[in-house]
Amino acid sequence: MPSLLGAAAGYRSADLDVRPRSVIPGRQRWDVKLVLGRPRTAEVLAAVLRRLPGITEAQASPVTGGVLVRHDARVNTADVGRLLRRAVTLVVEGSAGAGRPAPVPPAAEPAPLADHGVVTPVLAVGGGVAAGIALVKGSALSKQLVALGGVAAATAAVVRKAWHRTADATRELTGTEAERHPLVEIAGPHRRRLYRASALSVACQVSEMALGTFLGWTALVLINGEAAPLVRFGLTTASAQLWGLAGLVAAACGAVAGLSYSSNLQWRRLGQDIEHEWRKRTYAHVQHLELRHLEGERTTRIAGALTDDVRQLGAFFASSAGDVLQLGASLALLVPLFLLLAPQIAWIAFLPIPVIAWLSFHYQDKVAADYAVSGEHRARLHSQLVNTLEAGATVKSFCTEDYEAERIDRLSGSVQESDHETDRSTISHGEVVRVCTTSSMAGTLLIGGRSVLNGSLRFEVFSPLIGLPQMVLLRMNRLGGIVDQYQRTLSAYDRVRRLRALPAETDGTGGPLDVEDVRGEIVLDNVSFAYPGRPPALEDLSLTIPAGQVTALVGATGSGKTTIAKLLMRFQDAEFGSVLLDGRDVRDMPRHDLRHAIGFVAQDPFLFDGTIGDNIRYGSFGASDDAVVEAAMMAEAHTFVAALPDGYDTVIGERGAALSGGQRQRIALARAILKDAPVVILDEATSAVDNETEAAIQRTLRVFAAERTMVIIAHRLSTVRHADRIYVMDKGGVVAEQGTHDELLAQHGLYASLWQLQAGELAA
Ligand SMILES: Nc1ncnc2c1ncn2[C@@H]1O[C@H](COP(=O)(O)OP(=O)(O)OP(=O)(O)O)[C@@H](O)[C@H]1O
Repeated sequence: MPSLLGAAAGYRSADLDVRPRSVIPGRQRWDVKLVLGRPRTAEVLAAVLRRLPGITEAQASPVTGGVLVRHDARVNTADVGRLLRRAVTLVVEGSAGAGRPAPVPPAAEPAPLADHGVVTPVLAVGGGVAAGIALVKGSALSKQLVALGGVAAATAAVVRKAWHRTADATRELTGTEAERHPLVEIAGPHRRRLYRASALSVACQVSEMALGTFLGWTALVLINGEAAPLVRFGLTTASAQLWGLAGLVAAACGAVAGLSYSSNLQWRRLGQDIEHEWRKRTYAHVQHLELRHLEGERTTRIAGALTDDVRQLGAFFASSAGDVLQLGASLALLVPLFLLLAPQIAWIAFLPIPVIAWLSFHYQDKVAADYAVSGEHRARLHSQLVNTLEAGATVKSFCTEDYEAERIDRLSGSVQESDHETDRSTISHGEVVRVCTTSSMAGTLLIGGRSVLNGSLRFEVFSPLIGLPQMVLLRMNRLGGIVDQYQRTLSAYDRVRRLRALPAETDGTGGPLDVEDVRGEIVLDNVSFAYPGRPPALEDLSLTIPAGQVTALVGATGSGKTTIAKLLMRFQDAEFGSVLLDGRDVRDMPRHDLRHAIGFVAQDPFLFDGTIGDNIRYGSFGASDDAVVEAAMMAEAHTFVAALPDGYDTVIGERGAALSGGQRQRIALARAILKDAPVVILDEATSAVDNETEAAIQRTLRVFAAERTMVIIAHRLSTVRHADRIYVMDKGGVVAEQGTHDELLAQHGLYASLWQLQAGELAA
């Protein structure tokens, strides 16, 4: 009953009220009473929303009570409202329960049969009957055995539930039907190394326990004068036994050291393999994402997933998985050993285990939302840091250094606060575990000691057993850290999976396109297109760009000129109508073939951190030095490159920071020329170069354009006056006028007035 639970946490049923404020494809704004005036709840709701499948971004404002949700195309617009209501209910329920929202929405459908089907009740009833008989009729020993059975069953139930819940949560979060647990998914193809590392860890644990037993026997020899088990091996005197034990201890120490070294090495290699594999595959996926998704995600968020998150996936295996296995192995060995040798103290020795498992399980619930929130804060901080550093000149020119420092201070403070919350939970969990393990040690000593005193347990049996459970329980002290790592890993896995769930570009079903055969005729046939949540950029647009000619697109800013280029290169797809290259719909072509056929210089060309030569050769890696120089000459870049001390080997820094805007454009132009594609699109490719240089570039480009289709997008009309055809675009993505320069001047329309304006400016 959400409302009752909500009331318990200070929420009223009116707080569950959500109303849509604005709904447009891909983005919705809602009024959510719950978050009004509650910053923490707003953060948590946003974090919970972000973890839901299909939601790409969520922001909640405690000041206005508004919630902004962005979602990808897989989610139906109407479903977003349902997801939001569900998230609000979860937050209310979670707050009433653990003080924070349950990080993971509980499955709406009944759990699978394996969980709550026939097996569990049968076991429970059977076990209950057997326990009842044993408790009523049994001896003191059978009572203790029942207690131990209870401890084991409770541990198994808690661990099983935690495991299944995590798997269900992942299924729900990623929207996949994967049956496997996230850890199994993460280990992926490295399972052989995982098995090897696991075998070594188990062997190491066995050696450690053997060492503990030998030390117990040594104490026995010193106190009792002999250790009975050694007599069976022919060591009858105390001195012989001590020598024998010295040898055994040395061998066990050697084995522990060797096995520990090899298992650690294997775990670390496994961690590195996992990190490398996930980074490689995720990055490959990101490279093939549709551009709209790539642009929709913050680059720093993607970079964070590819660095920190994939590192965390490997780190869990490198640092914690071995501990978990050793813990499991020691329990698997110790429980039967105790049952066999000292069943009367077994239950107290192992009593903390289900308690600790239960605590860890609840801790995991408690901190999951904290991790989501703190991850989000970190991502924002990182994004802001990168942005501000990149905007160095803008910040300085506006003297906003202090403003930026304050912004970072605020964001960093939020990170600090959310980490503080998580740390408090982590530390308190660790301490509770320590109290449990220490009390159990005291209990084992007390009850075991009493059994020895009253003669029901022989000292020589008890002596080696004293240290062994402590070995396990001390390891359990690390459980807090392990669960912490586990939770971080699940959070990281969630982010990486979400990135990998974004759809990759799909290829057309038609046959390949031979670049050699491309003539280059481009036709836009009644094309309409709008960016998500925006008014149409192109509306019912039809135009023809003839093969082998120079066509110019000019006109108002924001009139859709670049969008035409994006549709042709399939960075975006038209919603209505079609874009044809040589009569074939570009959506039918393999994207690589299509893009090989087009040389493109973007409005804001990107130069990589490297040498000028490398940047010109980018994409045409096999080009000779002579070809690079020739392309640079055509782009009027050779003269300034040759004048640099290192010429083509000059390193130009990130984004070509060590070059002027006009120089950067000429390098990008040379790159497109070197590609030698049958269609070339220049989007404001020479806007930053001076008129004289531009005129020189145009002269050489006329030779280059002789046998190819060239599309020039420009604001400076002098750039396009020699074009064979000029399309003048107007607001709303429509063609206002078309013709040659002279024809357009004769029309005395938009183009003519623009020309007069620019000619006047030049003359002025
Ligand atoms: N990635 C995007 N997301 C949302 N809207 C966009 C995006 N890119 C462009 N737009 C919008 O689409 C419209 C057309 O943009 P486009 O870049 O095609 O115009 P343009 O004619 O090339 O403009 P300019 O001459 O200023 O370069 C503009 O209103 C712009 O705001």
